[in-house]
Amino acid sequence: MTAPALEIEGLSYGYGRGFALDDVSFRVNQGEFTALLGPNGAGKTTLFSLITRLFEAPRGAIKVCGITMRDHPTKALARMGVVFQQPTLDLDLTVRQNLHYFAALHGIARRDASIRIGEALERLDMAERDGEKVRQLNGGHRRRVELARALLHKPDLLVLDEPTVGLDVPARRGIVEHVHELCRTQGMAVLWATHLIDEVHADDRVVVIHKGRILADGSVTDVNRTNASANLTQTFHRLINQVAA
Ligand SMILES: Nc1ncnc2c1ncn2[C@@H]1O[C@H](COP(=O)(O)OP(=O)(O)OP(=O)(O)O)[C@@H](O)[C@H]1O
Repeated sequence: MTAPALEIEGLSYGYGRGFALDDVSFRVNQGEFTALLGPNGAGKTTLFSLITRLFEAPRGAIKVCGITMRDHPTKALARMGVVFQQPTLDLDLTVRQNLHYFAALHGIARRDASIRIGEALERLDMAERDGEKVRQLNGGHRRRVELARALLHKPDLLVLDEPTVGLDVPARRGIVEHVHELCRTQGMAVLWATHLIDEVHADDRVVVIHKGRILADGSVTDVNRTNASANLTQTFHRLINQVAA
């Protein structure tokens, strides 16, 4: 049996008093788009910091494609592509230079990197912008470059922390649709953190997080049914209000 792309088991983390994450468990299956949906302060970025190993979790386990992060961090991270909430491109390098730099960090040979960069930019409709400095690009195009970069080493799992923050509606829609398509056409497993319900598609899996705890986990249809709701907006507000009450 193939291991899930991501398994989170019993993960807890605190910055001091109390828990930012409290006994969090869920999985992302291969080829599945999983939306991690939670309001501000729910714990999404903390979870991403643990998954990408910026922090180490004192309690719980993270496995990427069956590889335990604590025991084999380099191997586990190599299977993952990451788009952080804050952009991390070098503004004074061109699109292509940024991507070549990243490819070199991953040990991808220059000729192979050139091919992969060309393909990635083509897929994202960015091929004609490859010689432009990132500083000249708008927010939506910068995000596309970050997405292309996250895919260069052909990861099995793509994790994105609120990747549409600061984008206008068409740019946001473009990125949401593109990542869903990657999932559909290339079998990419995706973990997409957001507080925006309209970024979740009807056939996605959704994990609702609030105050560091998982409140719901399943297909959108199942989660709505369990909560006797007509749609995800209603489910989300019901779950959040129950905790607040
Ligand atoms: N560096 C830190 N020091 C202390 N507390 C923190 C720190 N970072 C986050 N927190 C707290 O941990 C909790 C979870 O925050 P986190 O940033 O993970 O949530 P989030 O879901 O990503 O929110 P947002 O959508 O606003 O980015 C919040 O209560 C937050 O105030």
